[in-house]
Amino acid sequence: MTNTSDKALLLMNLGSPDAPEKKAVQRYLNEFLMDNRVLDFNPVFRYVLVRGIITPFRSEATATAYRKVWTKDGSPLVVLTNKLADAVRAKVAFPVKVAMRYGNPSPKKAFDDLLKEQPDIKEVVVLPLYPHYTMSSYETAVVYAQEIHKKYKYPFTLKFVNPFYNREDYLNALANSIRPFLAQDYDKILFSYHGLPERHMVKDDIKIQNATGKEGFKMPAYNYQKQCLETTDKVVKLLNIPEGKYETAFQSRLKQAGNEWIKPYTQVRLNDLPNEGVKKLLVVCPAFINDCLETLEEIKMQGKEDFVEHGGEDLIYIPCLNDNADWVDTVVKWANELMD
Ligand SMILES: C=CC1=C(C)c2cc3[nH]c(cc4nc(cc5[nH]c(cc1n2)c(C)c5CCC(=O)O)C(CCC(=O)O)=C4C)c(C)c3C=C
Ligand SMILES: [Fe+2]
Ligand SMILES: [Fe+2]
Repeated sequence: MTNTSDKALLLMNLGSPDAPEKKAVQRYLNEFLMDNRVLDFNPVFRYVLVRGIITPFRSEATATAYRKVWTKDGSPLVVLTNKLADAVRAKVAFPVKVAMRYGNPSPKKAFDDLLKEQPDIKEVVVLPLYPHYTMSSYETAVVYAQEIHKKYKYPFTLKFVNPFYNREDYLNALANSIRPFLAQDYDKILFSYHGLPERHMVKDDIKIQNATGKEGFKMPAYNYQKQCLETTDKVVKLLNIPEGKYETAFQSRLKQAGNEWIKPYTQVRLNDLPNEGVKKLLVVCPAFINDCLETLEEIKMQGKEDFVEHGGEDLIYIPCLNDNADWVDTVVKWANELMD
C-alpha cells in the first residue's frame, strides 16, 4: 500500500549473526552477552566471563548450529521477521521497518531509513516481538530503542506495544496455528518456552513491584514463568486440551549464566517423556514469534533426535506464528489501535 501516514511501525526482534561463521558469531555473542540485562553480573566479571570463557568456547559450536538452519537469504530469524514485515506492509498505509536488538539492522539504521523515506514522520509504534516480559528480552529491546532514540534526537515519538502473553488476539492466533496438529493421534503437547536464570526472575519480580508507569510500557502482573504458564493455560482452554495431555517446560539454558534456571528443563523432559509412555509428542514454542536457531536447531532437529534416541517415536514441531494470517491481522490491528 502507498504510505499516507506520518506514523510508522517498527518490528523489533532479537537479531542473529551476519553469517554462520565463527568470527561473525563471536561479534554477535560479544554484543549479546555484554548486555547487562542478559548477563547481569558486575561489568568486570561479565567481561572476563564473556570474552575469556563463553565466546571463545561457544562460537564454533554456535556457528555450526547456525549453519544447520541458515537459508540462502540469511538467518531464519531475520528472514522470517522480514517476511512478517512484508505481510504487514501489504495491509497498511504506513511504513513498516524491522530492527534487531543485537546485530543488524540496528534501530539507528531503521530510524534513519524511515526518515529518508518519510521525513515528516511524527510517531513510531514499536512492537518488540516477545509475548512475555522479562528484562533479558522485551525490556532490553525497549530500553535500547529508547536509548538510540534519545542519543540521536530523532524528531518523532516512540510508543511501545505492551507484552501480549495474555492478549486474546495473540492467544487465538497461537491456538489456531496449533489446532490442525491436534487432529492426529498424539500422546502429549509440550509448550517449550525460552528459559531464564532463576536470578532474573527475582530481579524481574522486584521491577514489577516497583514499576513507576514511566517505563514506556505496561508491566505485567507477575514474572516470566507465571506469564508463560498463563499462556499455556489459556491456549489449552481455547483448544480443549485435557489435563495430562500437555505440559510446560523451559529450553535454551546457558549454564555459565547461573546453574539454576527455571524448571522443568525441556531437554530433561524430552529425555524422560518416552519412559513415561509418551511416544508421539507435539512441541510448540510460544515465547518465539519467529522461528530461529532455538526452535529450528534446538527443538526441531536436536530435540527430535534426543527424544527418539530415548525411545520416542516422533516429535512433531509446530512452527512459530511467523507470517501466519491471523497473526499478521493482529499486528495490523494493534498498530492501528496505538496510532489512533
Ligand atoms: C543468559 C543468557 C540468556 C538469556 C537470559 C536469554 C533469554 C532469552 N532469549 C530469548 C530469545 C532468543 N535467544 C536466542 C539465542 C540465544 N540466547 C542466548 C542466551 C540467553 N537468552 C544465547 C547465548 C543465544 C545464542 C545462541 C547460542 O549460542 O546458543 C534466540 C535465537 C537467535 C537467532 O539468531 O536465531 C532467540 C530468539 C528470549 C525470548 C529470552 C527470554 C525470555
Ligand atoms: Fe536467548
Ligand atoms: Fe540454544
